[in-house]
Amino acid sequence: MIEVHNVQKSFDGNQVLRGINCTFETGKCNLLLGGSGTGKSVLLQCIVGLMKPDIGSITFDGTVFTNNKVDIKQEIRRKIGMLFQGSALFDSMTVAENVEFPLKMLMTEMSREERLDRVEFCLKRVGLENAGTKMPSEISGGMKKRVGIARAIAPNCTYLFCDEPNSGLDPLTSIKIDELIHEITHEYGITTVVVTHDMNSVIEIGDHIIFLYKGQKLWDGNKDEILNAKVPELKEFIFSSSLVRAAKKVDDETHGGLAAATTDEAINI
Ligand SMILES: Nc1ncnc2c1ncn2[C@@H]1O[C@H](COP(=O)(O)OP(=O)(O)OP(=O)(O)O)[C@@H](O)[C@H]1O
Repeated sequence: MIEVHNVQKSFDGNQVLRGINCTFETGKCNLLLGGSGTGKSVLLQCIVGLMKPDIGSITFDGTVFTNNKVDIKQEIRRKIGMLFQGSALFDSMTVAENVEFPLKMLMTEMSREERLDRVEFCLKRVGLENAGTKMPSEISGGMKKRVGIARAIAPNCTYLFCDEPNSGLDPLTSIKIDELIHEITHEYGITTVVVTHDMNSVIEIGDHIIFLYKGQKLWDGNKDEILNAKVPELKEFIFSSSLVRAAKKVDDETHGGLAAATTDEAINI
């Protein structure tokens, strides 16, 4: 579990995070939801240590991260996997080399053979067993996200952070990437934090949702509770969002047709 205590952050007098208190639960897809500029990315960066909060603290499974000793922070960082917006693959490396990279950096005790086995396992897990020799420029946006996920989980991460995993993807590919993140979270019991403003992701994978508005947490709950939430800002956010996937879900449950039609296409994403 990751615990965020009273995190505050300002830039030149502009208070972006106004005392955030929240928890990200183990074995769940925790969504940081909110409109543009509400502070989701800043909070994510504070949690993973890319940015320092002005006030407040972050705790990973009981160990305080903020202002702790360098070696303790490094130990926590080793357990963090990141899927960056835009995937952030190394263009000069093959897909397999990209996935091997964090193993070389973080798991120096591994032999080359063990590394290659792990790369093969991770690529297979994300459905890219035949793509290892390809260059990033040769694969689609959805495949890049899959490589990014394989790279994030390669060192056996305990915490997985995904910054807008659906950005730049079409709706069907977005569904498949969401499903993959959800499956991996539950399969390995990791603590996943997904930054999103996509209500479709909420309906699909929102085990635990934290709604941010103007740097404050206004609501948290799960995907079954969110549609009945009484917070006006959240209601406005929901109803101004596209509910394509909610409609799909209703269609699946009532007719069973649309899901069947899309599943076969997934393999090419
Ligand atoms: N390094 C920085 N320096 C100054 N201001 C910043 C910095 N990073 C973020 N901000 C400001 O903080 C506010 C929140 O930004 P943030 O990126 O966290 O929003 P967000 O909720 O992730 O939005 P989006 O969904 O559009 O990415 C914005 O007003 C942004 O301009």
